[in-house]
Amino acid sequence: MDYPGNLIVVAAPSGAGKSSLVKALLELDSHVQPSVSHTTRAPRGQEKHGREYFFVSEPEFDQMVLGDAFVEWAHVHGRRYGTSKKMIEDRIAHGSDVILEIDWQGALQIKRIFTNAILVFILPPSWDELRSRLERRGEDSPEVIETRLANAAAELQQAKEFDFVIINELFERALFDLKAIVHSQRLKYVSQRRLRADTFKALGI
Ligand SMILES: Nc1ncnc2c1ncn2[C@@H]1O[C@H](COP(=O)(O)OP(=O)(O)OP(=O)(O)O)[C@@H](O)[C@H]1O
Ligand SMILES: Nc1nc2c(ncn2[C@@H]2O[C@H](COP(=O)(O)O)[C@@H](O)[C@H]2O)c(=O)[nH]1
Repeated sequence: MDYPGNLIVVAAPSGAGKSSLVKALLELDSHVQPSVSHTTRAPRGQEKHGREYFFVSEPEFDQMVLGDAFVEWAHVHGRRYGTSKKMIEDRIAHGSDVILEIDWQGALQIKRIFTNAILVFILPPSWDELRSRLERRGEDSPEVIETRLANAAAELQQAKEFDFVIINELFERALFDLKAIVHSQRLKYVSQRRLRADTFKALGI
C-alpha cells in the first residue's frame, strides 16, 4: 500500500503564531500540503481568494452546509470557517501529509472522524506577548483584537485535549518542534512497514 498521508491539525489562539509556523513548515517540506478553508470573514491585508482562504458570502456558506460539503465547520470570533470534504479527499488521494490550521472545535471534530489525525496546539509564551503580536501584526481593529484576546482564555483550556503542545517563544525552536512532530509521524509509518515486512519474511509468511 502507498503511504496514505497524515492529517496534522494545528490550533492556537489568534496571534500565537500558527500561520507563521505553518507557512515556514510548508516552505521547508514539500511533502506537506495546506488545507485551504472557506470563511465568511473578509480578506485581510494581502490575502488572496483560494490561497489563504476561499472567501464566501453567508448564503454561499449556508449552501455548503446544507449540501454537506464540510468535514467540519465552526463559528470562530463571530464568523464561520469550514474545511471542505473535497479539500481533504483530493490532498490525501495524492499521498501528501495535509496540514489544517483550524480552531479547537474543528480540531476535535476532525479527530472524531480521522482518529489517526495528529492534533498540535500552539501556545504563546505569555498574555502580554500574545497582545503585542496581535497589535504588531497591525491587521485587526482594536475591537477585533479585544474579542480575540477574550476568546483566547477559553481556547487555551482546550490545549490538554491535543496530542502535542508547542510553546512559540523562539520562532526557530517552535518550528523545529513542529517539523519534528510531522517527520516522526511519517517515520513511524515507514519504519512500522519495514519492521512488518522483515518480520513476515523471517516467519516465512
Ligand atoms: N515566535 C515569534 N516571536 C515573535 N513574533 C512572532 C512569533 N511567531 C509569530 N510572530 C508574529 O506574531 C504575529 C501573529 O502571528 P500569526 O499571524 O502567525 O498568528 P496566528 O496564530 O496565525 O493568528 P490568527 O489565528 O489570527 O491567524 C505575526 O505578526 C507574526 O509575525
Ligand atoms: N473550525 C475551523 N476553524 C478555522 C478554519 N479556518 C480557520 N480557522 C480558525 O479561525 C480562527 C481565525 O482565523 P483568522 O484567519 O480569521 O485569523 C483561527 O483560530 C483559525 O485557525 C476552519 O476551516 N475550520
